[in-house]
Formats: sequence, structure tokens, C-alpha cells
Amino acid sequence: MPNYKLTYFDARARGEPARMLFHLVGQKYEDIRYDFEGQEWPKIKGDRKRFPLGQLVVLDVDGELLTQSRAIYRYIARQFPGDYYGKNNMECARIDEILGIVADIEIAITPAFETPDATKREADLAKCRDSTLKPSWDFFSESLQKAGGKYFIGNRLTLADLVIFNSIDFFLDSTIGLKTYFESYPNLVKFYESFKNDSPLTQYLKDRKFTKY
Ligand SMILES: N[C@@H](CCC(=O)N[C@@H](CS)C(=O)NCC(=O)O)C(=O)O
Repeated sequence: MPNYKLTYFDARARGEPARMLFHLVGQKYEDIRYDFEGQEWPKIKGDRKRFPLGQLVVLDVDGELLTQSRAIYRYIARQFPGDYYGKNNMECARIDEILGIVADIEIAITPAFETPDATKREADLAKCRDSTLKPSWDFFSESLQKAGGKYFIGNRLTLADLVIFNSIDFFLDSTIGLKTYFESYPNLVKFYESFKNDSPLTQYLKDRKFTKY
């Protein structure tokens, strides 16, 4: 069995679905975390032998480094039993579709997180909500309804549920106030609550280290 080391910041964000997957499949891994705002990361990020793109997430599999959060999720989900990356080509494609939407949301929300200017943040947030979050959450809501209301793909827990939960969780816990807007999607709220309180990850979610994002 390979030795796995997952490196990310001390945050959920793009690193957390990989941690959730390792937990789900029962695989031990080293959970290495840097302080995003600390002194160390800027000094070491240029070391291309450890951080091939100068960014995180990085997964080290017996010394072979894998970058790009989605590649890492797919790798873990394919590597272990459980069909978390789908049972057939169409399920995989549907999961990819959701991974792509969540990636687009992350890119669209970044300016609002990065600006220290409160007025600009509100404007960036409103733009992101209308141009990206609304069509994405509409799509998720309709997809969930079509799929029976509990899981997004194949009537069982998959990588799609993990990344959607993690994305919603990020917005609900973040300082950017989207809770009320999210509540206008009752079936997504139900999915979120059920994933949190009644899923194979419930205990993990209770025990995991609290981080702001
Ligand atoms: N497409 C990449 C994006 C990676 C990325 O933007 N990582 C951010 C954290 S979420 C990062 O490393 N930021 C610190 C830096 O660029 O110095 C992925 O999905 O892994």
C-alpha cells in the first residue's frame, strides 16, 4: 500500500474533499497543513521539487507528486473501492460536470475574498452570486430533485456529493453572508443537513479540526 501525504493549507476549501475521501475509504494519510497567512509558505512555495506549481493542493504518493485538486480527488476515488467516481462513463461525466461547476464557483468568488475593501467586496459578491452562484445552485437544485433528493448521482454517495457539500459549507461558514440566499433552495438545505447529520461522514465532520474556511 503506498504512503500518502496530502499537503494543503490549514483550511477546508480545495483540500477538504481529498481528506473526506481518505476518511471514507479508510486510508491513513499524512495531513500536512501550512498557515495561509503565515511566514513559511511564501518562503517555500518556490521549491518546485516539493510544490511543482507553487500552489496547493499537493498529494505525494510514495514520492510521486500530484497537483490540481480535481485530479487528486479523482485519483483517490478511483484508487479505492466504493465507486465514488461513478460506476459508468455517464456517472463519471456527471461527476466531472459538478467538479467543473464547483471549480468555476471557486474562481468567481476569489475576488470577493481577496479584497480588503468592504464596498468592493459587496459588489464582487453580488456579481458572483448573480452570474455564477445562481445558475450553479439552480442547476444543483434541479439535478438533486431529478435524482430523488438525497444524492446527486446514482442514488448513492459519490464524489459529487462531497464537493457540493464542501462548496456549500464554505459559503455558509465564510464571512461573506450567503446563508439567507442559500435558504431559498430548500432541497439543497435538506441535502446539506442530511450530509452533515446522517451520512458516513457525520462523525468525521464532528471530529475534524475547525478552520475558518
Ligand atoms: N487549480 C488549482 C488551484 C490551486 C490554488 O489556487 N491553490 C491556492 C489555494 S486554494 C494556493 O495555493 N494559493 C497560495 C499561493 O498561490 O501562494 C487546484 O485546483 O488545485
